[in-house]
Amino acid sequence: MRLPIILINYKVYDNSFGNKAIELAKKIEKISREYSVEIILAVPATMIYRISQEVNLPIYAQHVDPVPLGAHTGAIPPELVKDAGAKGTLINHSEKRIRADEIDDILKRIRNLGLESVLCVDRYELVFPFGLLKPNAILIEPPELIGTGISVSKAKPEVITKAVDEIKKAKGVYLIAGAGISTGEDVFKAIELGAQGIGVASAVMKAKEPEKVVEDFVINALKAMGKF
Ligand SMILES: O=C(CO)COP(=O)(O)O
Repeated sequence: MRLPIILINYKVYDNSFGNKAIELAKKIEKISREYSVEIILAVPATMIYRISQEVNLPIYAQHVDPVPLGAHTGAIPPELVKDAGAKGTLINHSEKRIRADEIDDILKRIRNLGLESVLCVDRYELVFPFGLLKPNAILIEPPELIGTGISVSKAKPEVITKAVDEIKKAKGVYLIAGAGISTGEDVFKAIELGAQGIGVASAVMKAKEPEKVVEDFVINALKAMGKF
């Protein structure tokens, strides 16, 4: 992973699949090249193969099922997303929680497959204990702000600063902040508060011109890190 971490969660909007999803990925790839910034796309499982064939960006799954290979109809365990072309996966997103006791095992399995992991948490108290499980990064998102357009940076800056204090104790795990990030200023502030990147969905996926939003976010992330 390279800093700043910009993670765009496609979720399942009407442009998250099919050709629209690929067009969007290509526009984002252009920005990634232009600014030399890595942009992670967490895409629906059904799109991992197609998008990873079309663009040179780290493609993540949005979730993997913590079940072993075998008789589990409909399941998508990590081996399958790797085979489809994923470089990593989100785990435990607030819209797709897994049980706390399953997290350690699934993270080990993801790591053994050579995949990256971004583990989501909803509060700063979980950052240190989950950080000890050594995901590549923790994404902190207060669920009540997700999709609201009211950013964690502005509405709950203390969530970021406390999470930043906690992640330092875990050593070697990046901290990303998300929920409601809507403007370049939100991105700048999140990084200024100590996050090493941002996670975003609706501000990009629901925008008329998503590439403009992504470019603005990238510029502000670079500025906040003194790289622009
Ligand atoms: O859940 C999120 C990213 O994983 C954040 O969603 P929004 O950017 O829509 O608030």
